[in-house]
Amino acid sequence: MRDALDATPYDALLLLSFGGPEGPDDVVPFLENVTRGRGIPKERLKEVGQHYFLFGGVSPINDQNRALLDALRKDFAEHGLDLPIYWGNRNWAPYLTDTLREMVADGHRRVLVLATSAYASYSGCRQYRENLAESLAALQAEGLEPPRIDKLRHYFNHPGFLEPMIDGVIASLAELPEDVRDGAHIAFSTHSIPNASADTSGPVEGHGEGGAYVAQHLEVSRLIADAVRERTGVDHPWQLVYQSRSGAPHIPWLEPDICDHLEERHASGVPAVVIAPIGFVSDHMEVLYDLDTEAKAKAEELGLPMRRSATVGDDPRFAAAVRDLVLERAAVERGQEVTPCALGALGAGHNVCPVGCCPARAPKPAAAGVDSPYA
Ligand SMILES: CC1=C(CCC(=O)O)c2cc3nc(cc4[nH]c(cc5[nH]c(cc1n2)c(C)c5CCC(=O)O)c(CCC(=O)O)c4C)C(CCC(=O)O)=C3C
Ligand SMILES: [Fe+2]
Repeated sequence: MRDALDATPYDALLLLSFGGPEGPDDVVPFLENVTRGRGIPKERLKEVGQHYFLFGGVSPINDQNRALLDALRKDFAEHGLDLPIYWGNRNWAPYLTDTLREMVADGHRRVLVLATSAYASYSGCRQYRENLAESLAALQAEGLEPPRIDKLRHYFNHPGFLEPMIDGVIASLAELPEDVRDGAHIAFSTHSIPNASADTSGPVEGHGEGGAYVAQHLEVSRLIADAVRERTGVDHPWQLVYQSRSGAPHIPWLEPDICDHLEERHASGVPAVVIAPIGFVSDHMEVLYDLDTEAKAKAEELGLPMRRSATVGDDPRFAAAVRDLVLERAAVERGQEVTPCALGALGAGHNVCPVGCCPARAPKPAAAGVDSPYA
């Protein structure tokens, strides 16, 4: 029998994700959740929802999280980590507050959170911490004792997050026609966000052009491109590019957009492109629509051979990385010396978001940080 792995003081893991609609009737209510407080008229939401209606109103994200849950539970059981795993979303069922209420009823007092976003940004980090604080306040208002919540560090440079994407890029290169393969360009793609949000992403000392958000994505791009060169012997040119921008057109968001980038690369004579969606944990709507539909159509219009590489999804190496991150954080909480697992030059990020990390436009309480109103 394997030695039992020790996650003390934690008694449960919570997978926290964005959530997505699971049928046509869900789309507008889901979008109302996502854009709450931004006063977007229902007609505009129906327009934004067109991407979802193209896929029958179903986002793949919830099923991808169900598959990730299965992979995590399988890995934990096979390695003797007896830690129950729950799942809650920001914008659709199972909602975070309902899941936390269930965790309290099951007697859990110390909860560790895995967000399905590997990087520092307001949308991918602090907004999840604000969701946690809102839910804890709701439980308190019901007379329940909220559990103590910590959040796992940004895992963009964990080998278990990188290895599946390195294999994915190599597999996509191999799918390209042989005569254009070695000259192929790699476009590392992530979610565009407002420049102002990027510049203030991560801890204050890293604020400045692009902030931690751009620095972390450049590091991931470099680590993948270097590994592809070492394993294939071919040095592919690459660039970090952005997708899925929204909001008012006059507000500057990170560029270049992936479709503009394909045009520009084609005009400069690049023979083929692999698009690597490093900004996302799974192939959800912003991959299926923005890349596999829009960017694919642009590449076909240009006559540019293009393949899109896989996200990590429920890869066993990512599940093993989560186990490693949980045990690492638990050991830190027990006061033990740990050597965090992280590749590249940036090193392992903070365990507790410092004051001023990924600040919101309008400050709101946020859990799992130095400035958390909860213990
Ligand atoms: C950084 C980032 C991530 C990655 C981190 C993470 O994974 O959390 C992410 C993920 C996602 N974004 C998603 C969908 C949407 N994002 C929107 C709007 C926005 N996202 C933003 C940023 C991000 N978003 C921003 C700055 C906005 C505009 C302002 C705002 O509203 O804060 C809108 C509203 C319509 C619109 O404005 O386009 C929708 C529908 C889905 C679900 C996909 C599915 O259903 O499969 C997922 C996983
Ligand atoms: Fe943060």
